[in-house]
Amino acid sequence: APVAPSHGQLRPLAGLSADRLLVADQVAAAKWGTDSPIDDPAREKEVLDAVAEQAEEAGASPGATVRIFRDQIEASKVVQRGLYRKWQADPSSAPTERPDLAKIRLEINRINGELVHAIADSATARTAPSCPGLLLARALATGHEKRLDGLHAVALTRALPSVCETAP
Ligand SMILES: C=C(O[C@@H]1C=C(C(=O)O)C=C[C@H]1O)C(=O)O
Repeated sequence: APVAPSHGQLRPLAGLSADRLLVADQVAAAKWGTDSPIDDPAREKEVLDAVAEQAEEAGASPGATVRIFRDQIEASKVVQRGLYRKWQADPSSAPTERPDLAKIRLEINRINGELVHAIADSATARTAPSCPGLLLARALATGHEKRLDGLHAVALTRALPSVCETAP
């Protein structure tokens, strides 16, 4: 039977997007005080190429998947820049340990793979006329469930604008 669009269908997508933003804290801590820039176009290309290929394998639209991931990447940088501002303003709040960026990227790769499947599995909700309302409800619920602070909640709104394929 056809699946009716519901905001529950967007739950994995929104939840994984939030998880990806929480990992951005570790990315920022890994780069803080090093020469590694917040913006890393080579790594972004690697991510976008990988998810386009994974989308094809999963029978999902590579175009839609890449659009969503461009926003996921921008949102990660919103978190990183926000944390840098906070750490610059109050150096005592800055991280004192530096995690290994290569290891964190493995965790991001894992989330990316799950996100590709969450995108593929949510096509009904994402193409429904009701998608914008469903997405707003889901984003708010995810913000509460994941206990996002203001910075991460704002970043979540930056991560999700390409989710709905409905004409605005
Ligand atoms: C998360 C990182 O920071 C930025 C965001 C990226 C992402 O969200 O995948 C990729 C490269 C960087 O521009 C990173 O460097 O790994």
